[in-house]
Amino acid sequence: MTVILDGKALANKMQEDLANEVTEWKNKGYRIPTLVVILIGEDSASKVYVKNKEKSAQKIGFNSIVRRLDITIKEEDLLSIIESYNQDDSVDGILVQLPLPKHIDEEKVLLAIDPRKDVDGFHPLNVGKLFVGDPDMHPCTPYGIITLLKEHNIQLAGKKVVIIGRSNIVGKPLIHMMLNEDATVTIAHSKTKNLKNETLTADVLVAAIGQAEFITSDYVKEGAVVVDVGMNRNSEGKLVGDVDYQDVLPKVSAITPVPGGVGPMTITMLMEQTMNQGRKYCGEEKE
Ligand SMILES: NC(=O)C1=CN([C@@H]2O[C@H](COP(=O)(O)OP(=O)(O)OC[C@H]3O[C@@H](n4cnc5c(N)ncnc54)[C@H](OP(=O)(O)O)[C@@H]3O)[C@@H](O)[C@H]2O)C=CC1
Ligand SMILES: Nc1nc(=O)c2c([nH]1)NC[C@@H]1CN(c3ccc(C(=O)N[C@@H](CCC(=O)O)C(=O)O)cc3)C=[N+]21
Repeated sequence: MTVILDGKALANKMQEDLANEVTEWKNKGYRIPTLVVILIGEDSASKVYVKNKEKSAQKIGFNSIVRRLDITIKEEDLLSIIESYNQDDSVDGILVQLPLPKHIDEEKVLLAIDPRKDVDGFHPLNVGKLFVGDPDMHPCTPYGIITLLKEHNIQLAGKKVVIIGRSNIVGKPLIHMMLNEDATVTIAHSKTKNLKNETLTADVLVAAIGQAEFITSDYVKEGAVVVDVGMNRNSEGKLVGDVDYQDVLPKVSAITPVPGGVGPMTITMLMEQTMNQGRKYCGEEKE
């Protein structure tokens, strides 16, 4: 029987635990963690993600600040806004929603965020720490994937993991997290020759491609675990993943649905990492 890796259920459970911890802090008179999300422009997909993040932050009881900036904002003005949040001791986490408008240099922006407040795990220092196997902040989507697989006792040590997609926010950091779990990792992308040859060897197949229902059952080994990171709209405007869920379902041992799989876990890991910062700093004024 196929196991549905229900990210929504685990996300709800983890967020409830966080909410209880925040309630305890409130009772103790501690400062409450604050997450700042910076959203530039009017991209509708980005707005949906930001809205979901805000909803979760409010449910948990965090202070949630969404700073909406005009798409024409100058790079230097964005950098100085980030710096003001770096300096603000009441701010625990800062996230700048990606992608950025073309006139803004992403690398400069990610470098500007105080690495201790980089709850998205994208600052080069945090990327480097993950690379050498000593992670501090994790990129949330791959972290959510690993957390969901562990919750379901899916073994990674010694397993063959194939990741399709080499973005800085999903595919590349996931290589290192899978290596840290002792998996054998292959990463495929648009220049990979004969993609099926690779995917058919996967015990765990991760699709982070950005193409609606691209992965059909002929890409998948019998009994594999399939993780679908994709967030696409199909021709009817419905949210679908990179995997053709119905086609693949009978063949796999476990699979993440879209929606309700990786997405809610991404948001939960962001909350968890914000809480971690709070665990370091929120109680200190009372001591
Ligand atoms: N659920 C969640 O929390 C999140 C979901 N997403 C979703 O995940 C998907 C991927 O996003 P993201 O990681 O940002 O990736 P990008 O959109 O930045 O890149 C897509 C990757 O897929 C590869 N690719 C594209 N077409 C093919 C193909 N035909 N065969 C093999 N590889 C291909 C590209 O290769 P190349 O490098 O050669 O161009 C690239 O590496 C999107 O649908 C996005 O919306 C993203 C982040 C979080
Ligand atoms: N700095 C930065 N950090 C990110 O983590 C980041 C980003 N930029 N840019 C965009 C991508 C995409 N992403 C998603 C997060 C949650 C859902 C999510 O909540 N999905 C829900 C459903 C959404 C719905 O139905 O509205 C689900 O899959 O069930 C989706 C996508 C984070 N990203």
